[in-house]
Amino acid sequence: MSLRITDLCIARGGIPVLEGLSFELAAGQALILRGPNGIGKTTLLRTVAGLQPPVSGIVEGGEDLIAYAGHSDGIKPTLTVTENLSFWANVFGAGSIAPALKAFDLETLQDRPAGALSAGQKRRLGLSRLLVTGRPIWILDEPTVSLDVKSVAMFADAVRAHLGQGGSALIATHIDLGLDSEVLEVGPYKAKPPAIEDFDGGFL
Ligand SMILES: Nc1ncnc2c1ncn2[C@@H]1O[C@H](COP(=O)(O)OP(=O)(O)OP(=O)(O)O)[C@@H](O)[C@H]1O
Repeated sequence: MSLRITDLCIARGGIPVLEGLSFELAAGQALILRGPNGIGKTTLLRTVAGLQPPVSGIVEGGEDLIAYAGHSDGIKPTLTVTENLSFWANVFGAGSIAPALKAFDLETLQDRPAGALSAGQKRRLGLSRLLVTGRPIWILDEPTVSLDVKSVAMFADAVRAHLGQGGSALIATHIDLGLDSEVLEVGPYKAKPPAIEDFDGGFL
């Protein structure tokens, strides 16, 4: 199981943001994406996860294997923590939610409606969902937003365990997670501005 990206060009709002990207993500490997705000990390992750098409290039190996955690937690506020996780466990055909509750220290909060959690607790719930997907490739966009130091360590442990079981992770983050991972700086892949004669075409 490996994800292969070849000569990828990606766009947001019809304007190319990154181009010429090629990399591979193998089983057991974490790859950290770095680059300044607005360079295109979210756009890259969305494209690799199949949420938007590339302008050109190839994304191979991710079909039905990817679990994506973006900026929005996507939790259901009127359902309890347990009900949220059980819902997703049913969607993905997973078994017990107990390991996910334990890994993200949610056991004492399990009967609380998710809408009544703090921002960091909501984020922990959103991330715990990764464990009930059973999917091997995690694509994570700024996963540590709102997390305190202890929760960041908890998250890093969950990623380490996932890698140890042969999973992989592609993570956009500005912080050091302490993982044994490679780093891909995306800045050098910034797309050249469209030629002036193509400018109007970008809006059509
Ligand atoms: N819906 C949109 N329509 C048009 N342009 C957009 C849209 N969303 C984002 N952009 C632009 O696309 C570019 C890439 O944005 P993206 O969110 O991928 O960057 P990023 O590297 O993830 O940034 P950050 O580190 O701030 O999260 C930015 O210049 C941004 O302003």
